Amino acid sequence: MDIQEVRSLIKIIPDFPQKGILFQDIFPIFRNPKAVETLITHITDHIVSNIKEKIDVVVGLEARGFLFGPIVALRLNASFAPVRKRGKLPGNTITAEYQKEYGVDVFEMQDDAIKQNQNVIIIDDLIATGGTASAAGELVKKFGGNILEYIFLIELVELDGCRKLKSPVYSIFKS
Ligand SMILES: O=P(O)(O)OC[C@H]1O[C@H](OP(=O)(O)OP(=O)(O)O)[C@H](O)[C@@H]1O
Ligand SMILES: Nc1ncnc2[nH]cnc12
Repeated sequence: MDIQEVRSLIKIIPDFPQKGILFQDIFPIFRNPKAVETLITHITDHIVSNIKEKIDVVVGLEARGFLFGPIVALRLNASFAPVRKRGKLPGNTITAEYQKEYGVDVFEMQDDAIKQNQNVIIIDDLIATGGTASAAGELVKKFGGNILEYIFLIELVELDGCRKLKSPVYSIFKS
């Protein structure tokens, strides 16, 4: 399977979770192991050929960033750190509030998830307005992490969310 066939599995659901939103459903990809293999290999090949530094930590954003972040981390021999919605992580956490395409939310990370000067990539399924990714970036920077790249499966180009991000972005599919 090639990466364009993976794209063809993404389903557009109108008016979810709110009227006016064209929701991009990536779960059909996960019904097909060959599609997951193609996607993960595409991401890791991109990283290995474009980023020269060793990646120390892959940060995945709740919830759909958890689907590929840990697999990519494993292939890179890096650690995985979750960014979660408020109240889900035990122990000491740091917090950032943000606005996204359809609402407001609060993100948290555990305060021992990233060490000063570690090389980090941030992974999520989709960038829309960029509020989510930008809040995750703020948290990583509070720890002194060095964000080498943001990686998204889908970028909603019209919403221009990448303008909020201060590190390079790689989006596999632009929509
Ligand atoms: O660029 P933005 O406008 O900020 O939106 C993008 C975010 O919205 C979705 O997550 P959602 O908050 O719906 O959470 P979920 O993955 O837990 O369903 C998506 O997975 C991104 O994380
Ligand atoms: N249109 C969309 N589809 C899927 N996830 C989203 N998160 C924000 N906007 C989205």
